Amino acid sequence: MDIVFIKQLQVDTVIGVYDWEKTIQQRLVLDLVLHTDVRAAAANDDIRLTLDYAVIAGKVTALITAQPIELIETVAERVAGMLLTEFATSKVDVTVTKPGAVPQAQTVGVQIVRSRS
Ligand SMILES: Nc1nc2c(c(=O)[nH]1)N=C([C@H](O)[C@@H](O)CO)CN2
Repeated sequence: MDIVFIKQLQVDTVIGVYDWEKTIQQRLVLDLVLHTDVRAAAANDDIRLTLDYAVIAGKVTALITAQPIELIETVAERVAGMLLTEFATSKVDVTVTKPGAVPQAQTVGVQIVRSRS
């Protein structure tokens, strides 16, 4: 299976468990892997036959920033669900990192893999 991917998508949003986090914006960084078949798009050189990463980036950003969320796990599940529902992909890998969360660490995050049922 082929892959369309988006690396290091930066999204500033209200995210966090604690009260002090609910009044500020913090950065999330996402890596997205969408399993798909790009052969028809390549053979016809036609964007309509593949997954448009620009469209996907915009929809993911809109979904995450639509309302405050507490857990990055929730972000990952919502993004995976939306991608599987709205785009022609049978399997997605979603990594959500929150680089500012633990100052002693380069970054922290969660990674999930979900398939269309
Ligand atoms: N597994 C998780 N652990 C933690 C989360 C999270 O979303 N998933 N969130 C927090 C706080 O919001 C933290 O980022 C504040 O610095 C703590 N642990």
